[in-house]
Amino acid sequence: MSTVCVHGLGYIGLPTAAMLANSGHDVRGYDVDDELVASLRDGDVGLDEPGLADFVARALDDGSLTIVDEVRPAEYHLVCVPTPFDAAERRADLAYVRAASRAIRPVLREGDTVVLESTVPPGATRSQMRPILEESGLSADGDFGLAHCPETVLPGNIIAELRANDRIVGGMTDAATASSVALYESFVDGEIRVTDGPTTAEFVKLIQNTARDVNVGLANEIARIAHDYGIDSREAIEMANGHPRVDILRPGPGVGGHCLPIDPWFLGEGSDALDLISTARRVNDGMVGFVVELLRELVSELHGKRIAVLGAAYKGNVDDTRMSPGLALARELQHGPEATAPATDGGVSEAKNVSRATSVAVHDPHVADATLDLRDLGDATRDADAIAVVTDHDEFADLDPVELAGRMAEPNVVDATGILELDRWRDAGFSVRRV
Ligand SMILES: NC(=O)c1ccc[n+]([C@@H]2O[C@H](COP(=O)([O-])OP(=O)(O)OC[C@H]3O[C@@H](n4cnc5c(N)ncnc54)[C@H](O)[C@@H]3O)[C@@H](O)[C@H]2O)c1
Ligand SMILES: CC(=O)N[C@@H]1[C@@H](OP(=O)(O)OP(=O)(O)OC[C@H]2O[C@@H](n3ccc(=O)[nH]c3=O)[C@H](O)[C@@H]2O)O[C@H](CO)[C@@H](O)[C@@H]1O
Repeated sequence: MSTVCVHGLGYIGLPTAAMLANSGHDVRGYDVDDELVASLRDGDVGLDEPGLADFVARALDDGSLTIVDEVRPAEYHLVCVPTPFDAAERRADLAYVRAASRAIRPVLREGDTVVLESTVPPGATRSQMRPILEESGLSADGDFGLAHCPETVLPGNIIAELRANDRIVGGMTDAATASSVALYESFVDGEIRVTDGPTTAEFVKLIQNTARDVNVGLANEIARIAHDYGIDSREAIEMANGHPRVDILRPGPGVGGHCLPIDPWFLGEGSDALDLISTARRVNDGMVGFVVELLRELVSELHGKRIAVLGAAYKGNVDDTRMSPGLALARELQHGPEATAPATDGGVSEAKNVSRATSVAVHDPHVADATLDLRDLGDATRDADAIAVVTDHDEFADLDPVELAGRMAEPNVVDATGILELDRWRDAGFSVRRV
């Protein structure tokens, strides 16, 4: 059993803290967000992640997880703070990582281990954390351990993947690697793989997400080519995937979330060799424009029309709206293509006072964010000229097209996710398009 201080209690830090606590460790969870701290103390987890609320409640109830107001000394410090993309500078914003390092510095003791879990450009653990931590007078060459162990869990399946996924651990020294491995061994069923240092571990994480982004980009480009031939891309992809060495992913409205759209750019911070990777980024960001094209095919002129966008979360059955294709679509419909690039969140409510060519209402049953001006389903679809389904939430598969047709001005639907049974929608009188 070890003492562990987890820095940052968001999508990654909170489940990790609860996992460590439920695995026998004495865990302190620290976050700079006072509101979050207060709601966690009230037992409100606030995240729409299956099983998380009970998992956290168990750890808080038995006292193995304590939410603390200040960073406490601990044998392990796990840093799970945000690492957003600074779109203006086109670089990772590592200010949160540096702030967490400054907070650890005064409590750091000989023999402690600091592990960065946040996703960072190659070299960041060494260049950003080390110098700040060493201002303590201790050295990362032996006095304390410093390592990178990237998080790889899939939102929607975080608790299972925390246990099941392989982990990559890269320490500044063999001792740092060994002490980090000892901590992860206490709850990880997957393999723990050791690299020659933190930079390789950082690189491995980034190429995992880049590979997925590029592969989604291929599926998206295939969808656009198929459309030009009048072919249903999803049927074609399913056929193609019958081959033993072909595994094309699903096309969609673009790639969202806090990871896939930004990690390829982190990979390019220290290299000029990105080519296919940046093209795939452009293809994926361009899918919102393709959804607009499909809407235009249905309603001919978007000017003066009312569009219901179903889905503000970046993917199905989660509540995270970071880099969401649905919000990008709403912005593009209201403000034109320049509003979507680069994909930064801002919501649709900011557009309220702008005179709009197209009226847009966004609905999402998983998202409760007062800044986004979200509507309930009835409100969003009333008198609408078209629906665009851009998130594959389970609820959307069960939509009743007959009821919707009765409420809308015109029964038109674009399914950008492949979640709708289109025959049911056609039978209800809808004109349909699908990505
Ligand atoms: N969300 C994912 O699916 C996922 C998966 C793998 C890796 N990651 C990476 O993990 C990191 C965290 O992502 P997230 O989704 O959990 O972010 P998040 O925004 O949900 O949570 C981060 C938390 O850190 C807190 N914080 C900010 N500065 C702090 C500081 N100095 N000290 C303590 N707390 C601080 C914030 O208040 C917030 O609650 C990022 O680098 C991300 O790329 C995320
Ligand atoms: C390598 C990998 O698997 N990494 C995962 C990823 O998690 P994620 O939730 O961001 O990943 P996805 O589920 O792939 O979704 C991303 C976007 O791509 C769209 N998409 C997806 C598949 C498809 O066939 N067609 C699509 O269009 C989807 O709708 C959504 O917008 O990054 C996390 C943080 O680093 C990792 O921890 C986690 O392991």
